[in-house]
Amino acid sequence: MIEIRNLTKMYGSFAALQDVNISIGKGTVFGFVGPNGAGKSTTMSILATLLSPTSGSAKVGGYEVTDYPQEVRKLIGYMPDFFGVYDQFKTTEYLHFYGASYGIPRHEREQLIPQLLELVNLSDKRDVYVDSLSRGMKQRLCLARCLVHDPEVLILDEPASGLDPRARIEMREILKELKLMGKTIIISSHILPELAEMVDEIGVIEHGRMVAQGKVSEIQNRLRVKRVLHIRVLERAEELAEQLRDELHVSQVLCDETGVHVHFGGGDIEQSALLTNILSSGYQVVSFHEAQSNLEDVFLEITKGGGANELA
Ligand SMILES: Nc1ncnc2c1ncn2[C@@H]1O[C@H](COP(=O)(O)OP(=O)(O)OP(=O)(O)O)[C@@H](O)[C@H]1O
Repeated sequence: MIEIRNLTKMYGSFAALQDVNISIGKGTVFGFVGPNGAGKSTTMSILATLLSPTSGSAKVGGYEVTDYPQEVRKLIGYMPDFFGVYDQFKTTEYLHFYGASYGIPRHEREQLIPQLLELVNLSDKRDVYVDSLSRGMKQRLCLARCLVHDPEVLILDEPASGLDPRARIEMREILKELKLMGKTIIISSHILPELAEMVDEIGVIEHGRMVAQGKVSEIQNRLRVKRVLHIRVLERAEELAEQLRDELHVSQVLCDETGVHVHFGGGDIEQSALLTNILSSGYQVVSFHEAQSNLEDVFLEITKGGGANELA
């Protein structure tokens, strides 16, 4: 549904994007992550037909964005990372305005708008001025606006930015519903652990270049070279920690009141052998498990900084 090939965007000699390749299948929720200034908004603005690339190709639904902007605009709902000021509008009027811009007849809008407000949990705010809404409510209204023409693809630039934890959870629930509706979604965020729960794939961008891309589980597995094992024993935890320091593949051992934490460089076979050794040494093991690395760990592992965008 989204196909980006060798996309480059230059600002003078500064490359905001360098040879970016991304492929997103229909119905996929793609988390687009990267530090500030990495190039997420630039990529999304190009997909939304608002910015021209310097070179390369970006297609939505098979349409090249630069050649068929009108076709692309019908297919996409774009939520920018800023919210315009519409202080003269009430929420319902605001959605009528956007619906009318898409050519949706009034009688259809009359039916559609209450449904949209319901979806984004703003039914009770239908008659209030947009200006009086909280930030979280404005973000949700902005999302409703993206949906007026029932687009197949949603391009959401940091939809949860600046929201408090509760508002973020609400936003995440709405996005889950949109995923169930079969929308193809590209969503950028800094709030990585929250993305992990709802995205199928992630792409990590840094200094205008893609540094990792794939299914969340694949990327996590790829980076699991340094797995952390948590071991809890009935007694003699300190002694176990001491013994483990001499084991093969063990790089670091910490012992605290929750148990023994082992940084382990081996694979599944070595991990199984380690457990056998512990048991045969007479320790009464209560639990032995591998800590799941979350998306935050993955992100920090991949984006270790460095590398400038300046081209000669
Ligand atoms: N109009 C412009 N002129 C010059 N440089 C620009 C322009 N727009 C963006 N840039 C630069 O391009 C780079 C990518 O910016 P972009 O907004 O795409 O990053 P981002 O990943 O969305 O960051 P953030 O998470 O902070 O929103 C940044 O270094 C930015 O300063």
